[in-house]
Amino acid sequence: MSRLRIYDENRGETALSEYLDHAGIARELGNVGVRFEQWEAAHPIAPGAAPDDVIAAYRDDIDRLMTSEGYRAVDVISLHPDHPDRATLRKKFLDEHTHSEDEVRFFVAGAGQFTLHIEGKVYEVLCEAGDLIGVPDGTRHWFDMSEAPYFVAIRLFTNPEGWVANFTGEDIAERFPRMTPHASATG
Ligand SMILES: CSCCC(=O)/C(O)=C/O
Ligand SMILES: [Fe+2]
Ligand code: NI
Repeated sequence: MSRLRIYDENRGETALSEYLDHAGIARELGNVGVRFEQWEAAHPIAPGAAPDDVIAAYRDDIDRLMTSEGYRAVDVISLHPDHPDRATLRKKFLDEHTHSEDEVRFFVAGAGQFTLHIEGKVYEVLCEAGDLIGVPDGTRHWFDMSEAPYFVAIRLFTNPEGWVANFTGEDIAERFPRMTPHASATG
């Protein structure tokens, strides 16, 4: 189930509010300029599946986004809890950073947690299969896949070079909850 928790930026121990319905999540995120949509994750894909297979399965959705919204590159992160580099891959996204382009991610399996730092608040967004999130360029954020990653996300970029992050050097991410493993990753 997708979930949004909103915190004061100085109080990572207690959420101010929580939303479990897609309409509520989309409304609250929309109020701060973040895109959150439900797409159909119509093609069964197992976390750990080869990126080329994911791209082939979701070719129509990818083409639609690239053509109508001008993205120029696509890649896939597809991880299973047994991945040998899971700790290194997790660490890559755990600290607060920004990008000079919108961060658009379509989750087609499993789950991952984005945390966004906007105007004195912290928005913790648990994204599940079917969720498309669009974080505007320049937004401070971090991402956690838990110690047992179990997800497939399609990433779209306007920069043909793909993923480039600018780390803020702040330690705020350490004061907010990390992701707990998805039920399917441990079961
Ligand atoms: C869910 S895709 C992997 C994370 C990523 O690309 C990013 O920039 C996180 O902030
Ligand atoms: Fe990011
Ligand atoms: Ni769920």
